[in-house]
Amino acid sequence: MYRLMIETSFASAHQLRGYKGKCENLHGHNWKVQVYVTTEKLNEIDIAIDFHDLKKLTNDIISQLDHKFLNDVFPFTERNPSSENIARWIFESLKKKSTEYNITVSAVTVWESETASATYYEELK
Ligand SMILES: Nc1nc2c(c(=O)[nH]1)N=C([C@H](O)[C@H](O)COP(=O)(O)OP(=O)(O)OP(=O)(O)O)CN2
Ligand SMILES: [Zn+2]
Repeated sequence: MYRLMIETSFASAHQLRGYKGKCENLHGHNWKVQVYVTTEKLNEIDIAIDFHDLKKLTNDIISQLDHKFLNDVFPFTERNPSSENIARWIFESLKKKSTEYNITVSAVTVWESETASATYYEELK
């Protein structure tokens, strides 16, 4: 198996509804996003997916979050814009957008600071 990773970032504001502490207040992060994909087979030029294509797919998704107040962006109007939920939303969006490629989205990690991250992945059946 091959596993590839690309990294990108976005900046946005959020507030965690119901959080008992300062994170309930409006504040911002420079979020770092790492996307992991796997494949068993390489294509005719021996790559799984062009890193440029994977970055573009990811950036098209996170452009919906960049420089936004996340609590106003669906589905974070209904679910808290925690690192966990942001990672899951990017994972699920990327899974839908990458069907034409011979890859499996295996995990998305979202860093909200240098020392704190959340990863969403699905167990393989
Ligand atoms: N499991 C999660 N815990 C927390 C999340 C989250 O998304 N998932 N989010 C937050 C807040 O977004 C908050 O902004 C985090 O800020 P804070 O804890 O203050 O971060 P610091 O870097 O300032 O924390 P230090 O502990 O001082 O490093 C909170 N928790
Ligand atoms: Zn925060």
